[in-house]
Amino acid sequence: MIRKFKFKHGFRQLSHLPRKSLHESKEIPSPKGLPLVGTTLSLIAAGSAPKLHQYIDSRHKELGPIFRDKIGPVSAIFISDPDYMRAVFNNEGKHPTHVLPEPWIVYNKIHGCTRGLFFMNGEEWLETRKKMNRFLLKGDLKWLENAAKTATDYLIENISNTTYTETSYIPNLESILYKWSLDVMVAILVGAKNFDRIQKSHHNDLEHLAKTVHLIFHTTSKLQLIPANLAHHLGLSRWKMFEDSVTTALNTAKNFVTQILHETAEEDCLISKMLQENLQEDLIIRIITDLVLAAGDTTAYSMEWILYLMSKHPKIQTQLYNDPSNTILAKNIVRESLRLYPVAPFLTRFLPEDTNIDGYKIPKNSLVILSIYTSGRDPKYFENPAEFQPDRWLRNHGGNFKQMIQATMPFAIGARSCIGRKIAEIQLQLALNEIIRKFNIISKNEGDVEMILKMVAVPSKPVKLQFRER
Ligand code: HEM
Repeated sequence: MIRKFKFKHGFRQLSHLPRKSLHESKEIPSPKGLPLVGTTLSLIAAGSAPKLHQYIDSRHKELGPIFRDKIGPVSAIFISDPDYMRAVFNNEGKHPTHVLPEPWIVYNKIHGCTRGLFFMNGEEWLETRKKMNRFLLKGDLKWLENAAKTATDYLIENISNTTYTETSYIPNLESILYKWSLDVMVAILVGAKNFDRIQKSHHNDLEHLAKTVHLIFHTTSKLQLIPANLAHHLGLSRWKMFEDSVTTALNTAKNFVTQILHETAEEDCLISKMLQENLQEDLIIRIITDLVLAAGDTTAYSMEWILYLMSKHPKIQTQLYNDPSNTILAKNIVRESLRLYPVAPFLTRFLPEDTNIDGYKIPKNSLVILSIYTSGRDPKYFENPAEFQPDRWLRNHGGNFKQMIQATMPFAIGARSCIGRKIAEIQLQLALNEIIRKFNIISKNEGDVEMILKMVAVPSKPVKLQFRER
């Protein structure tokens, strides 16, 4: 079967080619590496796993928008051309599959854990996903906005509680943002009207849950440099710490969700919607527990990057403060932050069939990694790509808007893209507006803060901010 796929310079062939034509495909470039370890040593020289995005970026600059690399035991095809990336999503099949973090696979296996959407596959995933799409991505989402607003009021209160000297900064920004991201999820689960009550009656559970979700992030990132299976078999303390943190977080989340499951009837909230759909209780608990975990790092760190960028751009703060009804500006600030600092800088797919992308043969089941850190900073699509310029996203600004969108995709696209996208966009824009309305954000970092990878894209050192009440 041969498919036509529209590329920016007209139609190029994208196909599941018959054997003969696959022979004629272009060779995918590859860096020179050693037989067993591939190019692992080059990655180590470039700064190891925390700098993987920069290492891959430099490979793209050397080898082009598609290359094959073997890093340790992992062999993958890396892609940074937006059209090629779209072609990958168009060929991901009915049940797209992605890479699951190894520590989680090992944990789920040892503990016989069945998990939520991110870990599901096949028909079970598709059926569940269709239902969740209806709740979280389609129709009138005003209820999500109301929930996010109620929870964000607590964030503002938390931020207000710090007083500063000339040189001091908010000491626990990351924890405050984790708590906020959990609060938003809880408000979505139980509804804006119920949130205050649940927040008070389950105060300790929620504080504990926010801390354990945050802890998982640290214990997972400690397993970044050693295969989790090996760490488990050797009984390393870093495995034990990871295992304990996950067990505590899963149990705390499950207990909490089980308790609130029937406290919220008749409300416009996620739990009621799921119960009305006759989803089994244990499935509801599985899905919600994983939503809470997935929301933690992603929105907390995205918000941290937004606040950092705002602190470095006081003029943009003033622009937003002077025109609070300018929803386009808030949207573009969030978009531009996610372009520069995508919390998930690599997207992954295993393609179910042999696929031909612009003459390159991608064999069935090979791991394809989309380098959105590189595409989002490609000068072909973004003038002065390292600069933070929210206005570049204005339709009349002169950029090729469609290509810019395709080069960014922080939430991925297609059937398996982020189910929390709307939630994230709503809460990030809302919190940005509310914070700027109330505070001046002042940077206390000397020099720039770099992005490093610790499972997700995080700041290389603490982001030091003062929030001065206006
Ligand atoms: C700025 C914030 C966020 C970013 C950048 C982000 C990014 C992503 C990306 C790139 C994927 C796709 C993974 C793939 O294609 O294989 C994904 C999947 C997912 N995200 Fe998010 N996410 C964010 C916030 C959230 C939130 C708030 C939630 C929960 C409400 C959430 C829940 C999920 C889940 C459950 C999946 C798996 C979906 C599936 O496999 O069907 N995410 N996210």
